[in-house]
Order: sequence, then structure tokens, then C-alpha cells
Amino acid sequence: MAASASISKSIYFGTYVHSKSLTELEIRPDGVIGVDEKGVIQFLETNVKDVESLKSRREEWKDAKVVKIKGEGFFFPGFIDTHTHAPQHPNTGLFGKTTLLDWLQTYTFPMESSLGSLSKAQRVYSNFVSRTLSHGTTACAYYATIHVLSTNLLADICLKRGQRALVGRVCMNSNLSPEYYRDMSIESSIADSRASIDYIRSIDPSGEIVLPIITPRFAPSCTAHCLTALGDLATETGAHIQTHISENTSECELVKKLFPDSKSYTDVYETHHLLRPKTILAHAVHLSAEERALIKAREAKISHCPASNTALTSGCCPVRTLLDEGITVGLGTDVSGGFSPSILEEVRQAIWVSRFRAMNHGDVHKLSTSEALYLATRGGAAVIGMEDKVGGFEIGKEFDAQMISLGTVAEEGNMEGKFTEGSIDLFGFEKWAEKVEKWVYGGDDRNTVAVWVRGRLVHSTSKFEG
Ligand SMILES: O=c1[nH]c(=O)c2nc[nH]c2[nH]1
Repeated sequence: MAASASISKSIYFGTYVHSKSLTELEIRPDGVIGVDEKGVIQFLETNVKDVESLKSRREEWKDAKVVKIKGEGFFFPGFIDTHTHAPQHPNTGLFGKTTLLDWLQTYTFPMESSLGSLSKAQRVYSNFVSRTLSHGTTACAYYATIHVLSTNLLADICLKRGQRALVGRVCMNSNLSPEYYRDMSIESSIADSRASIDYIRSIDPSGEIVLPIITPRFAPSCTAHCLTALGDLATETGAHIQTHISENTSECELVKKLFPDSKSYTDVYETHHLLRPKTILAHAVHLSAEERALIKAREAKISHCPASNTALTSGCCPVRTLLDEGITVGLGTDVSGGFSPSILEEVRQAIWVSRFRAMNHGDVHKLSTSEALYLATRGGAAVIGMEDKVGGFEIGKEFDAQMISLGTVAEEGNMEGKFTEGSIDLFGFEKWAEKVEKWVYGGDDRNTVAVWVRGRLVHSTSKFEG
């Protein structure tokens, strides 16, 4: 559904769940979250049995709208997708047995080049933004294509639908990119990037919902001079930067050949002034200890894309090592290397991949459910530079949230009419932590019945009674 136009002071009534820290998931039964007309959280309470007595205690909230969880469910912070490719959405699930470099040529570049058509871009981008919202993604770092107009259209759609987004026009000028899909010169690469940055800033001058992001595709797609010019553009505009790093071993070898004077893949970005606190590096599977230390020193961020890394057989990212070394990490769906637009799916995939690492490198590598949920929310918020605004429920934070509704099992076990409610079955014995675990391992978009960004309803299903 379309986002509602205005918001009213609202009280969200029901259990809420969020990460307190990397390892601690806080569950607040019978919670109340008071959100003002600007979408900012003004108060939180817990163990509230009846909202009328709360309203009588809080005089200024007596006319507030009440949004109550019906049945079994909870409020959870909106998910943050720190890396995805909107134009690749039609290819979701299509990758065969390819690996990164042949996958790009076989599937990705042909599809991306076709998004120069604005009518196709309209269809694909509207669909993708709806999809990501329906999975509870309230903020997303998007790659678009090399085309300025369709990149701008993606930003228009995000703004209209109310999804926070960083939207990047892809830069790729090297002759390793196909002739049919390439920036024709450094000048045009920079001019087109600048045009898109200016446009995105013009439609949302406050930057509350959409922001531009400078997007060199990855080192092999850009000449050294182009990377330098993009580094300069980042200095001039102060915009965020996103790119790929060290995803696949053949790609790493290619970077060595193309940039023989650089000490490492990370050093290529460092040399061209692209390694900064506002830089999001996707994948980071095969980094050396020196590279990780440089990323940490520059305060650049990492987007972990486990589904994609497995689908394209790129490798198992050593997330525990990244976290232990103090690097900021979030999750990315990386559609269509990744096969799902859902960050909940990435939570599961991050946990599975960590277990595969644990099988070879020890149990310490296992991520817990709480840790993966942290990466999906607070970790992601820090990756996109919004940790002061979103990622958890606290006074002063903006209300970016999803209402999760869980199923129940009738006494006689009858499932008639229940299949549309999702695949989680609650039998009544589950404690809150177990309900959350059942959602993480068995939930999907059928359980996400409503989604808000800054207190504005941006998605709901027929099961939501708002
Ligand atoms: O997963 C990926 N998706 C892409 O589109 C891409 N381009 C360069 N490197 C990439 N990796």
C-alpha cells in the first residue's frame, strides 16, 4: 500500500524487542513506545497492562492514536540493508554455477544496461522498493546503474514511498566493462555522478529520507584516474561512498594485475582517497590482517553479504574476526548475487556461514541469533551513518519499526485458513526469547504486517489493523 501522508502522535502498545549491544537482545513485554508527530520516540514504558491508565498518567498523550499488537507478536526495529543492487532485481535467483567475474558478464551487465529505459526502470524499481519494504527494510544502500535519469527515478521512488535510501549512480569507465555498458570517459563519469548527487539533494534537501552515494563499481571497473576523480568528488561533496572489495579470489588477482603499484586491494582505495568513515565496502571476504587494520584506521565500514558470498561461491567472510578487530559491520542482501531481498534471510545466512567457518576454524566463529540481529539493525545503522537516529528503540531516536505477527496453532491442530499467516507455529509453551528465535529461523514477509519510517506507515498487509 502507499505510505500515508501525515502522521499523528501515536502510542505503540505491545512487546518490543531490540538489540542493547552486539550480544544482548532486549525483550520488553507489554511495552509502550510514544512517538510524536515528527516520528521521534518521546517515551518508553514496559509492563503496561492497559493503555487507558497510561493515557490518564500522561495527559498530553490522551488524544494519541493507539497501535496495538493483536495476538502474538512484537515491535522490532526496521532492518537496514547496507548493500543491494536494485536493477538486478529481475535476475533474483538466477546465477547458475557462475562465479563473480563470469556472472557479471552473463547476467548482470546485460540486465543493468537495459535499465536505461525509464519505463523498465519504473517497473523494476517500484517493485523492488515495495519488496524490500514488505520485508521490513526501512533503510537501504542501493546501487542503481550508470544511467542518471533512472538512478534519479530510484531516488524519487524511495522518497515517495518513504524508505530511507542511499542511492548511487554506478561509475565504471575501464575497458574491462563491456562497450555497451560503460562510462565513455572520466569526464562523463564525474559529470553524471555529480548530476545525480545534485538531483538527489534537490528532491530531499534535508537528506532525511534519500541521500546520494558515490559508487565506483569496484576497482577493476574503474581506471586509476577515474578513482582519483571520484575521491576528489567525495571530498568536494561530502557524500557517502560505496564499492565492492575482496569478494572473490580471481577478482583479487585481477586487482593485483591492474594496480601493480598498490600494496593490496584495500590500498587501491586508500591511494585514491576512497577509504573514509563514510565508505561502505561490500563483501570483504579475503582481506589480509594489514588490510583490515587499514580499514579500521580509516573507519570505513563493511557490508557482510552472506547469501551472495555462498551463491557465487566467493567464500566465507570472517565476520567474527572483523568484529573482534573493532570494524563496523552490517548486513547486505546484495541482490542479485544474493537470492533474496530479505534482511531476515541474511540474518539466517550470516548465522549459517559463521557455522561453516566454525567447522574449520573453531566455535568462536559462530554468530548467535542476537549478534546477527544486531548486525541487521544497529550494525547496519552504523554502516550507513545513522546510528544516532535508527537501529533501536530509545528516547530521541526516530521510529523506524516493523510489527511482527506470529501464528498460533488451534487446539485441534486445524490449519485451515492459517497458511497465509506464515510458517511459524506457536504451541503456547514458548517463552519470549523462543518466540523471537522461531521468527528468526522460520519467519518471512508474511509475518511483517506493518512497517514505519519516522513514524510514517510505509507498508502494511491485510492483517494489520491500524
Ligand atoms: O556481488 C557483486 N555484485 C555486483 O554487481 C558487482 N560488481 C562488482 N562486484 C560485484 N559484486
